[in-house]
Amino acid sequence: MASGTAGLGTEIVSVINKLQDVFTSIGSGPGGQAGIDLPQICVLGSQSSGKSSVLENIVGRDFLPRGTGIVTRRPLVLQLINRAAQAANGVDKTADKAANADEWGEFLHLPGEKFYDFHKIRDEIVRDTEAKTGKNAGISPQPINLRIYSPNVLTLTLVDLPGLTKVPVGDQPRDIEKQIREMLTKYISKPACIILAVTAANTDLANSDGLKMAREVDPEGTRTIGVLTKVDLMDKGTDVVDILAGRIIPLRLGYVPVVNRGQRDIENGKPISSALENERDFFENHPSYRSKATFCGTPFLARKLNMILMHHIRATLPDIKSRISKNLATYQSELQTLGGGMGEANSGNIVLSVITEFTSEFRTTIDGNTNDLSLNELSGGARISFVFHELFNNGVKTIDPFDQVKDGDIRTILYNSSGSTPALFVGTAAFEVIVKQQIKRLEDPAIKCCQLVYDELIRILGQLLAKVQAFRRYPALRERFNAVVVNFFKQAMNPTLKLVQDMVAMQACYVNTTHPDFIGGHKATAIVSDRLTANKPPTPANDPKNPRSSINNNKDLDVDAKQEQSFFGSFFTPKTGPKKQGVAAMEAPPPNIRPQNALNDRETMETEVIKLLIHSYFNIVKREMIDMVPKAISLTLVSFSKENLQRELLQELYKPEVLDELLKESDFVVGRRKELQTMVQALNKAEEYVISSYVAVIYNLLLTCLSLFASLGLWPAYKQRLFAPALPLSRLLLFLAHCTRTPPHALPTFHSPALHTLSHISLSQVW
Ligand SMILES: Nc1nc2c(ncn2[C@@H]2O[C@H](COP(=O)(O)OP(=O)(O)OP(=O)(O)O)[C@@H](O)[C@H]2O)c(=O)[nH]1
Repeated sequence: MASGTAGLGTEIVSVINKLQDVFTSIGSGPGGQAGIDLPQICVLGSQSSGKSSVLENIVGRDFLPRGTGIVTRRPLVLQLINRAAQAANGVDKTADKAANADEWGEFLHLPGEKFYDFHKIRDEIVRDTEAKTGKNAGISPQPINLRIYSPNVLTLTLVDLPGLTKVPVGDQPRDIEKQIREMLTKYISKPACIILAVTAANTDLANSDGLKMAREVDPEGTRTIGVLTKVDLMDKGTDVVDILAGRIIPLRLGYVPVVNRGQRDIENGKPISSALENERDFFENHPSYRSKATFCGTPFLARKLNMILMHHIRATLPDIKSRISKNLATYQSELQTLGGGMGEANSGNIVLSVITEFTSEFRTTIDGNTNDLSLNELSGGARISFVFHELFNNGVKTIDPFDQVKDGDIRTILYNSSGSTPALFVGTAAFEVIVKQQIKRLEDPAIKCCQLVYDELIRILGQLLAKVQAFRRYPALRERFNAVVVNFFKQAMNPTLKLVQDMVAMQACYVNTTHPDFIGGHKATAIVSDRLTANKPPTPANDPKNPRSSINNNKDLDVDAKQEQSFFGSFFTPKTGPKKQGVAAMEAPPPNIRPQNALNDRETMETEVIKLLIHSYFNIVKREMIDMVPKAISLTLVSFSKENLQRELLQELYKPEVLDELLKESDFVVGRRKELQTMVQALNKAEEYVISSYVAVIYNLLLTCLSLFASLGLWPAYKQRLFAPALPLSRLLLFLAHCTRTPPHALPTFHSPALHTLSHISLSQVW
């Protein structure tokens, strides 16, 4: 069986077997943590369609559990390895003996244990299935890996999957059908999977569960092979030739009809070897199949599968190699962050370098020349700038003094501030009282601004704790860093708050009416009187053009006295009814004297002037605060942190007595590192296997060419022997390709026409 080409195929398939073992050993099922899907043939079909019988016939031994209900409850990854026996040609195929020195099985979960007795293999499958799934006929996706070494098998990897079932039996879970479907879909939906869809020939092909499911994931039928079992049970006069010719449901890889042992044969202990002979006789003597008997039966199926798998592997190997290299790089870099496998640096140096890295990252984030500039959001220093120039700026600008201070209030303050001597001119005291009150309102946004900047610093801290790799490894160091930095920011907040509060207090404490931008009393009065004049029809009394209006003489005063409202005009409401005369009419003022009426002209004038003064002065203060508060916060919080954080961290963390405690690794890190180490080791090994398979392909090809030349007389046969050095040469070439990380697609792939015809045999030509 191990001819030149089969030998080549063996090499190729065996690399997948090795990869499969490597990946299974690190606990990866299909698409597992190594993330590499390997080419494999998955057996799919409904219950009792004959899947186990097909597999046993391919292996040539009874080794699979039999029984009722779902027998296959976990995927069985079956690696058949063709191993040229010492007496391979003389193997007694008729003797299905328990022990045979050339054939044995090995389970991945029992390393080193060889099972020569195939019944014991069956027992172990049952035992391990029950161990993982219990006895209640539940299923589990965790595969059992079994290797069978034999001179009678072709190197092949097959995955036996639970049969598709419809109705739960016994104490099977109610959703068993769904569970099985999900598990099967996981396997067969991978493009690297070749589907062996088993259908009993004595059932309707259109209703075949296996084929239906295969079509769902492979609608073109490019990676599905049909196997028709129980051809012997078909009614007389009927056959499967139409199916085989692809006239019912066409599959690019075609169908193979087989005949397995019937239930009675199994019960009678009929050896597989004689079942295979029966199968051959059946096809050779059946009127429909005899002319094409070489394309029927288990041995043809096994050869076809071997060729298809080999072809498939060859096509996917470059991709597998690139994925292995990619994943290797990813895991290696993660491992690096967790300290890799090498010896440890001095603990003091580690803490020192983390402090340096952290503080330099902190400075960079604040200063804004970080490398990972985000395109769609502000970060670091830019966010602080946003707080200053958008949030704080707008917060201050929207404070309107007159949303709190109404005209009536100003009037009250005006009266109150002039005390018992009624003011002759507009009262500056009232202006100061009100403007100081309003300035105090700026404290809120200033404090809020400090808090927002503090929040931004905490946010940067969070980002850095996630970014600096060492923190993943040393959670205690991370915690301490967090605590020290948060505390540092909190400490820095005290003088910052004090400073901005003082700034507000400074503004409120001294009103600088000589500020060059301040409107001043005279100008304010002029503006207001202009405004009022413009709004009122001119009367002789307040017509500025009428000289009388600006001259106070006795007459005028008399006239005014007659029309006069009280000085506290709008506070004092004269009682209706006849005016009481003289002293007798005086009563004690009421306990609360509140304004009653609308403002009179004079009050309006004064209120407007005060308002204008407040407006002008408050704007000056607002502008100054908008300018100064960010500077203050920068001084005592942001810049201060940038400059002093490193010193603080060194002081708090770089102490010999705490270093060991800080550098304690978490269980997760220890576990993950172990996991990564195994993964990297496995992927390294996998890469080696792939490389060596390339070497083998090249070497075999060279030898084949030489044999060809020798047979054509173009190359003396003795020189072929001299060609032995070509092996190291080709190995060297591949080693160089490996070292220089030649892209896998640049490595040669070979297409042998012979393999091609065998695997993609044209159905119409045969049938
Ligand atoms: N006559 C005959 N019987 C067959 C053939 N193939 C399978 N059988 C019988 O069909 C029954 C089911 O075969 P299995 O190989 O156990 O089927 P399976 O698909 O593995 O079944 P589950 O693992 O339970 O899903 C057994 O009794 C076999 O003997 C065949 O080609 N001819």
